[in-house]
Amino acid sequence: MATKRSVGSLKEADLKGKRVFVRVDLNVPLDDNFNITDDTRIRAAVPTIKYLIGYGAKVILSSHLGRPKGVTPKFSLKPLVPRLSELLGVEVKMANDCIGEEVEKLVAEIPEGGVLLLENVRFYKEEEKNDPEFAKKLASLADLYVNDAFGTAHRPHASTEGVAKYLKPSVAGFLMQKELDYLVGAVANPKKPFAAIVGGSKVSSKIGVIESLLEKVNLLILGGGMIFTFYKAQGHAVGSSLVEEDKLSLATSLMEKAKAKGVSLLLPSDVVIADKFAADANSKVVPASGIPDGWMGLDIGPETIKSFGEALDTTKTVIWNGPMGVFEFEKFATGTDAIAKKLAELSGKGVTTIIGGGDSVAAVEKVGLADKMSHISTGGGASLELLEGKPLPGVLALNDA
Ligand SMILES: Nc1ncnc2c1ncn2[C@@H]1O[C@H](COP(=O)(O)OP(=O)(O)O)[C@@H](O)[C@H]1O
Ligand SMILES: O=C(OP(=O)(O)O)[C@H](O)COP(=O)(O)O
Repeated sequence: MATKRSVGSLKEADLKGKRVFVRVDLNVPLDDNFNITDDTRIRAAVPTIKYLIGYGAKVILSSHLGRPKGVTPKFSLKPLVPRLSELLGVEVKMANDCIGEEVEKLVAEIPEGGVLLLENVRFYKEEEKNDPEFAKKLASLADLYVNDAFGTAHRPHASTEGVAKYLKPSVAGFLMQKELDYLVGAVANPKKPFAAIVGGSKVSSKIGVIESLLEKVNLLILGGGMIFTFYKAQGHAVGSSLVEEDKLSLATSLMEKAKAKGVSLLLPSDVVIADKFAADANSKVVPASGIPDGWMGLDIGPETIKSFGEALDTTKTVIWNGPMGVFEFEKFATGTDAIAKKLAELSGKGVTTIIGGGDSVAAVEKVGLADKMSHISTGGGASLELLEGKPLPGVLALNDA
């Protein structure tokens, strides 16, 4: 594994009265009324924050939410404050920004054991550009840096990577360390047959991962929004389904590579299509090769659920990232629910089952099966990149132990 497993530890840092910049991944799903639909990532961030509070640190929390382009109120972190306060047992203060004079004033007012949540760091385009000046501004707020945002560790951004250059020590939080300990161990020497299930909607960032996965897995199952780029590459009509036009030739070469390597690459044979992207859309099941104009694929079909289940029955390790369909709409949750149930069943038979990603974990939580899985990871893309053997920039930037 190229990524570091052991990084400077939080326990070694001298904390009392210190301002600690803690990057967490609080990118949780919210419904239209800004209710948190799955708080896994908030709960996962709690042990590190509580530890810092307990040692009298002044905690500055930083996170992104979604993928805003500039300041976008619907991506504010404000709706998270009540749940965060409740879980931490302290009243979390919220800043309206993540840098600047107002924030500096609020930081100066944090008491020992107090917590200030900064506003969405992606409201600044400099965050994703890893702009050094922006990273310096973030760093100037604190004395030391803790990165506990495993879910964002594959992004070389200012708050996940750049800031570590200007704050020493910079160490991993407990969640980061726990994820690395489990995932590096589980995927370095997986019990075989080893399967990966990849779905969801982040096609462009995950389709590239597939190439490396073909080197590692015996079985690769594709679902979710990922599949239509492959269908289109095969010459099928995909209606108005999610497609990445510039990835068509990559999809073709991935299918050829799977064949050449003897990796079984499974695409759904049938899909549930909808006449609009809505919970109350009209829907029907069609063969994957027959999506009519004006319709979009929003779930895998019943024949596919059966064949995917049979293929998974042969495995010893399964890693799953990305829902099989738009599970937020009950009508299109069947495929995702079925895969969750299948993995829970396999866990019971001794198969190692790893679920990664904000929405994938939310989907498994929704059907009450999270505690049946071997490992619930707060990172989807991050766990896949770790599996590829890629170094995670957010981990590499930290001080050595
Ligand atoms: N066929 C599809 N078309 C459009 N979106 C889809 C489709 N299938 C799944 N999705 C969406 O993918 C999203 C999750 O994708 P992603 O962020 O990649 O997963 P994760 O957060 O688990 O890493 C969900 O919001 C789900 O509605
Ligand atoms: O939700 C996340 O990743 P995931 O969907 O791969 O689990 C992380 O918060 C990273 O978000 P990003 O993919 O917008 O950089």
